[in-house]
Amino acid sequence: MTMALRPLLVGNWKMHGDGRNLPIIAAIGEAAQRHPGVDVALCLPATLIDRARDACPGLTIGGQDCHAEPSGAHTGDISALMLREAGASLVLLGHSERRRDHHEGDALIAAKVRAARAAGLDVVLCVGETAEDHAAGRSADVVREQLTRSLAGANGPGIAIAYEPVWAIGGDRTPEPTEVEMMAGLIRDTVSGVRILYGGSVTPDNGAALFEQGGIDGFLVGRQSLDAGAFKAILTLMFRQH
Ligand SMILES: O=C(CO)COP(=O)(O)O
Repeated sequence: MTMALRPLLVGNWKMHGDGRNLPIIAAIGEAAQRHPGVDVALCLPATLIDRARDACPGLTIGGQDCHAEPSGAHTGDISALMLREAGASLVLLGHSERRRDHHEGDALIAAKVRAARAAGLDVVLCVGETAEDHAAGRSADVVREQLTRSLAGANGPGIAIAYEPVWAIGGDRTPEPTEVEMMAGLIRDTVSGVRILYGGSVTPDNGAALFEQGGIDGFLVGRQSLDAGAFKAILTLMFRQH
């Protein structure tokens, strides 16, 4: 039997946003308060975390990466403890843009997951196949391997898994809801007690079918999380269906 988990909506601002965007964060925080049945989080640039926390005490604030060590000679990096101290309570790890831009592999991501959990942060671990793997029918194998290697046994309510097919990020293509449902089933069979999100070109228009038929607990949203109206519309459709 599958236990119903609370829906979770996470926005990922990537390398966007500055102090002028605090009103967007505040509007999302207010919407989150009006929808108490859904957990809402925003993963912000590190420079905005403490101001966002002060402006919206009810909103979960996350970082977008952390180092595997608690401190040290690592110029330009940020530790899980630093994120926590700034006001984050969760962190995205293993995003495909980190894997691509910073050559992060599963072993490093597993070390980051351990560091984040040790610092008391919840983790949203991102997994997903490339266009090439998708075309070759290797999606399930790739995702299973990423999960096993980058989680290294971590599971339970402090972990969420975001299935983000690389080919669906930043464009306008998404998998069919049935394809998402299949991957969600695979993730559920591989890791126990975690919430499963779908990410990649989620909009208010395609969100309803993905949420209703995708077998998921929520979304990881990029571009549409920078638009308070669009993000609220996604939140509303999750609330209605819950
Ligand atoms: O990478 C993503 C979220 O982490 C998805 O980004 P988009 O929603 O902009 O496609």
